Amino acid sequence: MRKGLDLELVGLTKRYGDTVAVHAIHHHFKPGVYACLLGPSGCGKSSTLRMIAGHETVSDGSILLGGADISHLPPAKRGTAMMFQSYALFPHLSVADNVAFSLKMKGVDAAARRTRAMDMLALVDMTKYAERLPAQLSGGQQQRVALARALITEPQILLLDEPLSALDPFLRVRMRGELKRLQRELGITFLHVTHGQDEALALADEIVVMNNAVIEQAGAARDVFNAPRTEFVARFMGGHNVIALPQGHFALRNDLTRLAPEPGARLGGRVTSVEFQGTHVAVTVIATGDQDITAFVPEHQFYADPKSPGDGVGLVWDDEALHPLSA
Ligand SMILES: Nc1ncnc2c1ncn2[C@@H]1O[C@H](COP(=O)(O)OP(=O)(O)OP(=O)(O)O)[C@@H](O)[C@H]1O
Repeated sequence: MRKGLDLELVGLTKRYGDTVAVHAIHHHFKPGVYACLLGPSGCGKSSTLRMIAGHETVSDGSILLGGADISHLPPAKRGTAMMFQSYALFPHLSVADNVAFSLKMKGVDAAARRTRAMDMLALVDMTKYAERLPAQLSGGQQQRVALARALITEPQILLLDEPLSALDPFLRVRMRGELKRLQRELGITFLHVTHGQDEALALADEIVVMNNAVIEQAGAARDVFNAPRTEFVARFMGGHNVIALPQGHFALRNDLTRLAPEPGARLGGRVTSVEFQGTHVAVTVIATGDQDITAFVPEHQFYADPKSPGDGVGLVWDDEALHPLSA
């Protein structure tokens, strides 16, 4: 596969009548990155993806691929391919014919498209299902076919809209490993829309968090998780407390929040709930200023000194664990 084009969104905007779904976003995706567009329902993720794919018109701004403006090209001429949530396979065509379909449209001869389709099916480990119809496949298998069908066009950018949402939790974890492997092997850019934080953290080199039609924060998965810049990102990524202190609002990871005796603690409070979560126990405390703060206590530590709802406790943390929030 070819590889290596930058994708740039420049003031990209989508309006549907009075609704602004995407508001003048700017972003530069480096070639060969696995990026996740993450955000709550309605924040504009799918509209962004569909504009890049060419399935939705651009209201304002532009999309550059390798410096060339592709904003107004038809989908098949952009160097992008989209894998849809519903897979959208043709029910009356065999797996191999589904995969070969776009080559047929381009006028590639039957033998050549069969060879390419079989290459793609080998890539997604579906060779032995080539002659089946989509209805004779499991959800995970249909998803592999949809992937093969998108990849046969040799896109620079593969766009995936909630690609794992139709799968059961077990298969979802397996398929996300497959997606990551494929992306690494092909070396092309994957742009994956999800509203699952876990999915984004597991897959993405880069996470772009959207909220209310704008990009709220973008960066390496680890940086976005460890240093959320806004209260929204801290709460949406999960795993954090948002703490109000006299100096301002801060994000503090649950696993870096510790219980301590009340005298000398940074905040005092009362335990409101205790949840065993396997490797740790989540202890929620209603603390000074009426704020709910959750500490993840390693399970062996918790059971050495167990707490119950109603117990008075102190909360402590190291200064470097606090990340100031701008909003
Ligand atoms: N075809 C349309 N016509 C009118 N409004 C639309 C259309 N498509 C999306 N919208 C609106 O634009 C906003 C962004 O929608 P979009 O589908 O991009 O969000 P999303 O983040 O992908 O959400 P979800 O996770 O629920 O798919 C929403 O307010 C939505 O109602």
